[in-house]
Amino acid sequence: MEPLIELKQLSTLFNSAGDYYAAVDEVSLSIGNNETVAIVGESGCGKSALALAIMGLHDERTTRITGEISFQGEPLLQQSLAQLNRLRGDAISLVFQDPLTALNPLMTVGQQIAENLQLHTKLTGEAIKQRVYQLLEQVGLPQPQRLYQQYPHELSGGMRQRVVIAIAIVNNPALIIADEPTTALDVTIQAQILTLLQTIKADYQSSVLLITHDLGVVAEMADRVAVMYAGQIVELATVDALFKTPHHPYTRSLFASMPQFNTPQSQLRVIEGAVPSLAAVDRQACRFAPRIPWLPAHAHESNPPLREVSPGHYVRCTCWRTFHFREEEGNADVIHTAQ
Ligand SMILES: Nc1ncnc2c1ncn2[C@@H]1O[C@H](COP(=O)(O)OP(=O)(O)OP(=O)(O)O)[C@@H](O)[C@H]1O
Repeated sequence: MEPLIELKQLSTLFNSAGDYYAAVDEVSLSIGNNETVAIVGESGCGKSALALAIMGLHDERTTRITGEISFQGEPLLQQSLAQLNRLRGDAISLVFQDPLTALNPLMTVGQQIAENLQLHTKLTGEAIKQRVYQLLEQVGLPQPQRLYQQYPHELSGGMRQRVVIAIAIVNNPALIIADEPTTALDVTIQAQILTLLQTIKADYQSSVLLITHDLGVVAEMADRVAVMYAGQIVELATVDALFKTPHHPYTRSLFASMPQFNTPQSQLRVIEGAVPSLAAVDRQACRFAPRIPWLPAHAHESNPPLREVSPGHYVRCTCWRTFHFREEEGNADVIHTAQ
């Protein structure tokens, strides 16, 4: 079946001191109908730059997008601004991390949802108001008539994110891009918003591109996961395969650095170093190599491709085959080797 959206060799290049560098580097990824694909990775690895490229929201004066995006069979990158504006907030909608910046502080909640309904539906007058009430109820907000008149600053963070979701679903979006939708919220509210996103996805049969650095959120929500590092996908798999047999050293390090109830703090492993500056990265080398210096150089490939190592499970670079944590050095039993 044709995917809902397909990215082919998509790059986002930012201008730095007169030169362009790829913050997203030839990413290929598809999302099927009614599928949730998560993109995980540390801060600065290019997750948001990827989402903004899909939405056509980068500043053309400083950013170049190359590659292809096909959405419902239509090329997205060739669309005019008017066509893109029709798609945004309609067939594709975006839920950002911080609802306070996503909402207009000078307009009431009702006005903001109504504005999107005017833009993207044929509803008018009282029908718009009724639909706003319906949407507010659908996202779990009580007393919609009262809420219609309220301003964003009068609501809690969780309520504001529900309003953002109500705006995102005005016209049955085929794709919802949720960029760290719960990061700004406290833990109990996070769980409620994730449940709401699951319900919305089921009700509207939407697909979701979920951007997060939280593997707990991935486990809860995703069907497939793309792990991004320094602008590239380093591992792509179903959520089950990724959680059962993570391969790439970066993915394994992410898991090992995740606090769990039953793991004493002393057993947590930090990922040493930091995501390299994307302007200065060695594009021919394995980009994770500098963070696992105890692996010999020959463990890595040059120009490592993303290779299918079992059906639907893709990994970049050969280093995953001999990777072991530094603490496991010399202990052959715990070294992770390929089947
Ligand atoms: N408008 C811009 N101009 C220049 N560089 C940018 C711009 N936006 C992002 N970058 C750079 O691109 C790289 C990727 O940033 P991006 O925001 O996509 O990362 P991210 O993985 O989403 O991180 P976070 O989780 O912190 O949002 C970073 O090095 C960032 O500094």
